[in-house]
Amino acid sequence: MTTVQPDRSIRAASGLPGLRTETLSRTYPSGDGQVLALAPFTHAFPPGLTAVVGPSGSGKSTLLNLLAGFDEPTTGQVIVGDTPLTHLSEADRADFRLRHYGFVFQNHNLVSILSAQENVEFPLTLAGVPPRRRQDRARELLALVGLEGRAGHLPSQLSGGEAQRVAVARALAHDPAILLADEPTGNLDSRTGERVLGLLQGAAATGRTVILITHDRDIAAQADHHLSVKDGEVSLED
Ligand SMILES: Nc1ncnc2c1ncn2[C@@H]1O[C@H](COP(=O)(O)OP(=O)(O)OP(=O)(O)O)[C@@H](O)[C@H]1O
Repeated sequence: MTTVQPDRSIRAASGLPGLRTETLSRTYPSGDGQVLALAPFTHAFPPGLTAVVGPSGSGKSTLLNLLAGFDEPTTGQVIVGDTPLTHLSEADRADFRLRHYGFVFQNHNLVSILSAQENVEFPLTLAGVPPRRRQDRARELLALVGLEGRAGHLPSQLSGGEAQRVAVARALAHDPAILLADEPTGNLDSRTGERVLGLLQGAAATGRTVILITHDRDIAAQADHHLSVKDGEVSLED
């Protein structure tokens, strides 16, 4: 397993804030009625890798969007460390997200006109990290994901698996306490998927809270903790 050491020079936090929910729920208007996309859910996510599984339409993305603060809950709240995310203004929430969250999506979402190196540097550029330090950090992370030889390549010059590994490196660049991954292995063959999973496991091994939505039972089985979502109801599998 690859171990990702927190880079204290980038984010000098003592101890990583945890993630929890309190009676978090979401309903959406639908026709004349309402759809309960997420039933009230109270949970303290343990550090480590939590896999979230469930059939299509069960509420996984709704949960992830709420955990990220991309969506407003109908009831309850998301709390990161001591900060209720829901109580922050939109601007403060965006800033909070930049500092504490990393994201990996199914379609890597790399910036097409930036090289692999520049993509990894991007969150650090936004955070105002000086060029030299962000270049060093990006080089270190590209080496970690086994792509030191691809630093100058554009996303279009990378394979799907390589692009996803760059996306993981980018998500880790600012050393986030929370890493949210939505089907990151969905477009990858199983060997490449295992490699990306190994990177997430490495990130989780250093005390981060890593939440992974996956349809792949083999991938989910390798997580430390398991949640299952069915018709908006979240249950613990372990
Ligand atoms: N913006 C919205 N407006 C109305 N209904 C929505 C909205 N977003 C989601 N839903 C409904 O909420 C329920 C949960 O959807 P969600 O996208 O969270 O499922 P999911 O488990 O992520 O599915 P998939 O695996 O297919 O991505 C579904 O019934 C969906 O139709």
